Amino acid sequence: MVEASGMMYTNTNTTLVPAFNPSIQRNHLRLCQLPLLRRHHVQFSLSATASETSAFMETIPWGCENDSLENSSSLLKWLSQSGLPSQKMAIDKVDVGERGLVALKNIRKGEKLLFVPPSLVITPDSEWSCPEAGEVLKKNSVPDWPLLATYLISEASLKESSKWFSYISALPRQPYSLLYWSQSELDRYLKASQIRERAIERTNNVVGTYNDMRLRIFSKYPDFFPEEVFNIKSFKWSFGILFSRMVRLPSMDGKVALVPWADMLNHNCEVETFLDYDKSSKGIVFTTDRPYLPGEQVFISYGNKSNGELLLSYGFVPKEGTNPSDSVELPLSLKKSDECYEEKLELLRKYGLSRSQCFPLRITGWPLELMAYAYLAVSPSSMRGKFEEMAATASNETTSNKDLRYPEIEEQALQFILDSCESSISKYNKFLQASGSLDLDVTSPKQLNRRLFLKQLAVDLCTSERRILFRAQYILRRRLRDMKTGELKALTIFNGFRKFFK
Ligand SMILES: C[S@@+](CC[C@H](N)C(=O)[O-])C[C@H]1O[C@@H](n2cnc3c(N)ncnc32)[C@H](O)[C@@H]1O
Repeated sequence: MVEASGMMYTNTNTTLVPAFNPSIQRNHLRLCQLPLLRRHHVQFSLSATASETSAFMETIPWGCENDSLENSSSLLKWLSQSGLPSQKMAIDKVDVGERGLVALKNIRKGEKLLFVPPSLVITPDSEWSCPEAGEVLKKNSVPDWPLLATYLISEASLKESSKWFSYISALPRQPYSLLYWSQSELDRYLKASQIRERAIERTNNVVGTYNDMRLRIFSKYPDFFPEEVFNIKSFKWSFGILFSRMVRLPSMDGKVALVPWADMLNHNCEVETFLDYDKSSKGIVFTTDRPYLPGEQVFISYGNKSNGELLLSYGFVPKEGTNPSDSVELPLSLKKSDECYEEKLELLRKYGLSRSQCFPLRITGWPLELMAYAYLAVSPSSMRGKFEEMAATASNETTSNKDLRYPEIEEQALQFILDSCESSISKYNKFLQASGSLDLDVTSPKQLNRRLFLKQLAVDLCTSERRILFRAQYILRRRLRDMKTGELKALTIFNGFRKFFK
C-alpha cells in the first residue's frame, strides 16, 4: 500500500502501478516511481513523425472493445483449466469502469479472494513463446517495463500459439489512458492542469523508449522483431496496458506483474485493499475491507493517487469530492528580478530543483517543501545565510529543521503562494467557462463522441483541482488577514503605550 505521511508519500508497496516517468520533479513528491530505462538511452524529444502520431490513433489487431464481454467467458474457461480455483466473482458489465468483477455470493469483510497462481501471472521472468527473442532482450539487459511491453506484443502477435491468447483477447484494444490523447487534445482540454505536462512527458518517454529499442535491438534482429509488429502503435498499446493494469507485488520483493483476472477489478477511492502474493496459499489475493452482496461490484485500490494521476494512467476521474488522496500540482517560480536570483538558482540546482517547481496541494494542506521554496523565493539578500537550508528543505534533502519558520518573511511567503494559487485558479476558470462552447464545430458523430468524452473527463479533473485551489486560497487569505489584524493590534497597543509614556 502507498503510505501517505502528511503531504508526502513513502513509496512502499503500491499496487496497480503507473509509476514510469523519470520526472522533472523530485522523486519524493511522486506517489511512486519506477526506473524505466537507463537514462542515457532515452531520447526525450518527441521524435515520432506526424504519420506515427496519427498511427497512435489506430487500433491493434488483437484485444477487444473496452466494454465488451465477448472474450471474457473464454478467459475464465482458460484460467480455470490452467489452475485458477473456483471464484466468488464473475466478469460483468458494471456502472463504474464498464467491465468489472461482481460478487456471485455473499462476501464477508476480511475474506481473501482470487488465489491466482504464479503460473498465470506475467512477470519479467515469464517464459517467451519465442525464446530467442527473450534471450536477445535479456542479453541487452532491457529493464522490466520495456521488457514486459515487448513481451506482451510478442505474445499477442503469436495469437493462438501463445499461452496468453485468451488473456490478451480480453484486454482492451485501446486502453483508456492519456497516452491516447493527441497533443492537440491535451492542449485543448488540459491546458489549465499540470497533468498536461506529465502526459506529454510520458508520451515522449514511450516514444523515446520505442526509438531506443528499435535502434539498439529491433533493427538488429528483424526476424524476431519485425517492424510490422514491433512498431510505435503496438508499443503504445502495450505501455497503455502496463500503465493501467500492472501491479507491484510487495511480498514478491516488489516484482512487477500482470495478473489476469485480478486486473478486471476496478478502483474505488474509499477502498483500502491491495493485491499481493499470499505465501500461505501461494497465490495472488486481496482481502476485502467491506462485505459485498451478490450482484455488487467488488473493488480494490490502485493506490493513493490524485485524480490527475488516475486520469493519466487509467483514463478516468473519480466523482468530485470522493477521492481523499486528491491533490493538485501548484507551480512556483523564482522571479528573475530577484537580486539574489543566480545565487538562489544555483542552490536549487545543487539540491536537484529548478527555477520552476511544482508542489502538491491537498484539501488538507501543503507540504513543508512548498513552504521552504516560497521562503527562498521571497527572502531578501540579508537572509543569504539561510538560503541553503531553505533550498535543502524544499528538496526534502534535509532531516533537520523540520519546523522551518522565518516569521520575518512568513507573510510574503504566504502571499507568494496565494498569488500562484490565484493565477492557477484563473486558468481553471477560463477553461471551465469556455468548455461549454468548445467543440461546437464538430459534425462527425464519432468525433463528437470522442470530444464530449474527453471534455467531460477534463471538466471533472479541472473542477476537482480547482476545488483544492479554492480551499488553499481561502486558508491563505484567512491567515494573511489574521496576520495583518495581529500586526494592527500590536501597533495599536504600541501606540497606546507611547501615548501613555508621553
Ligand atoms: C485494471 S483495469 C480494470 C478492468 C477494466 N474495467 C476492464 O474492463 O478491463 C483498469 C481500467 O478500468 C477502468 N476503471 C477502473 N476503475 C475505474 C473507476 N473507478 N471509474 C472508471 N473507470 C475505472 C479504467 O478504464 C482503467 O483503465
